[in-house]
Amino acid sequence: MGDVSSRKLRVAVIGGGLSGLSAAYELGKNPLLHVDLFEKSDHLGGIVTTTEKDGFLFELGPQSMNSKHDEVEEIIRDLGLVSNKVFRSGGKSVKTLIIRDGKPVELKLSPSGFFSSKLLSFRAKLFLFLEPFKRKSKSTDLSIDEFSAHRFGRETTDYLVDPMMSGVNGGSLRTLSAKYALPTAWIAEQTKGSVILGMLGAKKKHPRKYPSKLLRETMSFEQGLKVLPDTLAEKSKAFIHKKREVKRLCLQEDGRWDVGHWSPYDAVISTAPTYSLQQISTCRNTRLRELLSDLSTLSYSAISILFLGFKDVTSRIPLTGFGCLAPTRESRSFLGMTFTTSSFEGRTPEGGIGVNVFLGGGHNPKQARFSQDEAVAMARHELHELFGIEKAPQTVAYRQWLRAIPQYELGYEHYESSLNAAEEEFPGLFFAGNYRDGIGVPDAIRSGVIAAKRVNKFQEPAERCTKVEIVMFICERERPSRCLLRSSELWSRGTLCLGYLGSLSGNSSRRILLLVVQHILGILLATRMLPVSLPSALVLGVQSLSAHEPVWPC
Ligand SMILES: C=Cc1c2[nH]c(c1C)Cc1[nH]c(c(CCC(=O)O)c1C)Cc1[nH]c(c(C)c1CCC(=O)O)Cc1[nH]c(c(C)c1C=C)C2
Repeated sequence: MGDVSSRKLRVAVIGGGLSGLSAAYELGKNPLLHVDLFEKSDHLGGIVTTTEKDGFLFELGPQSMNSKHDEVEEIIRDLGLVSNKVFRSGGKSVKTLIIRDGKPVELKLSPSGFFSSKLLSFRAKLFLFLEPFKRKSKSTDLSIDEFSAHRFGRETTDYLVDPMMSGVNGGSLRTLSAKYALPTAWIAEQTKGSVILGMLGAKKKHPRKYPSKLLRETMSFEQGLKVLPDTLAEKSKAFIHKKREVKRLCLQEDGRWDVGHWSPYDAVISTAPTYSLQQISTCRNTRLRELLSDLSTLSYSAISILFLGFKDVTSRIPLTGFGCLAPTRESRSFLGMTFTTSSFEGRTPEGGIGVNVFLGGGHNPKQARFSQDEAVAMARHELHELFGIEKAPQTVAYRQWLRAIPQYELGYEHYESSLNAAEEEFPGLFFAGNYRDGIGVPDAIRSGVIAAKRVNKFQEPAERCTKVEIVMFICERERPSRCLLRSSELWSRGTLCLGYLGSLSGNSSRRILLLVVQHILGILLATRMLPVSLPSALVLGVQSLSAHEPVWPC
């Protein structure tokens, strides 16, 4: 490998969805890096599919987003998109219809609206008052079905939790993990002994992250969500290569990565969906093969989206509010519907109405395989039965996503461990995407930005290493293995490094004492790892201590 200090470090980003584009955009800001993004298709933005037809503007993928993460706000500001933002029409109303006994029943997400709603019986509401007195679960994980039935009762689980989860990840409550798919509720129960009390407390602290607030602040851009991937690509300093599939991920002896395009890379961020990792060759690296194959078994829900545009429509009840959800118990042939009347203004021709119908999900994956004609016939039947709509739609569009949303099911912990193991055992390899830390649009963006920041940090020591020649770095106590890997990797790059284990905590005298111990420890370690004699290592250690030499967290 050549002299790292004389050339830009090379980073490859695999996948041109929102995570990949956000990662590449963030990395592009670092002038010390050369960044290439590889997207196998001709389309950027992953499942973001804003469509314009007959005067309607609609989404056949994610419908909207919110600013629950600071990284998302920052990127929107950075891209100059603040004035382009649009918020859900319908003001503060977050009315949602849920089907019960064959009829749409209104649910309001405000506490008073919720208790006056006819969706749940008096008994079910009373059961909710008892939730704070329910014993805390001792299990390390539970299905949402078990967790919710225990805490809230069967009726609330079937008519509130089930449809709400369908409207977020389209999964089955029996297999989804409470710990990973409903982390806020799980943490509230584990820490406060009650989901309701814990969430009320947390809501005060972080009001931006709570469902009623999020729904109220649901946003998009004037020309739809596609503005985001388009602007990320346009303003990115990374080189974006469409129609270039990465078919290999091979770690070379010099610690760099061959991805099958141009010369090797110092770091790689994979944002490809996990199921596609099975097809990537690792060039006889059996451990990496094992980890990628393992990740590729993560399941995804199948969801199709049908758009029906009506020039004018007569409905039994006004099609206002967020939309309508179908609980599994009701055995309908769709998961949910959203209405353009209360999505974003200016997306429907005067007097018209657009309905997005979601099909499939954990309980009914076969519905996602309906042909367009089957889907239209089914949707017209449902619209007639539920809302009395007889007219035929003038505009129809349909998109199937047979692997739409990753499912954080029971056993997800195993995937989390595989992701961490791959990153720890293979320095320079990073993963980002909606299969990690959340499934929504804002989660995907944040995941990409975080991976980019980690790459920036990862590159730093290598850069300085060549200049200082002898590098000492102290690692956080929790990640000693990573520290050792880092030092051996730097050594393989031709740089003399001493690895240290230790902590930076404590007051200054304790810290100095700790540093002395760490130096002795480090010297012992280093002499075993590197061909440095004990006396010279000792001298280096003492020099480093007196100069308060670089302290680089891993
Ligand atoms: C009926 C099917 C679906 C609808 N939307 C989705 C499905 C599967 C997908 C989806 N919805 C939301 C997210 C983002 C989650 C995130 O963490 O950002 C995803 C991937 C948002 C959402 N949708 C509803 C709720 C309560 C939320 C959570 C609030 C938020 O995070 O913004 C309700 C809802 N979704 C759909 C309908 C018809 C509906 C209610 C009427 C469609």
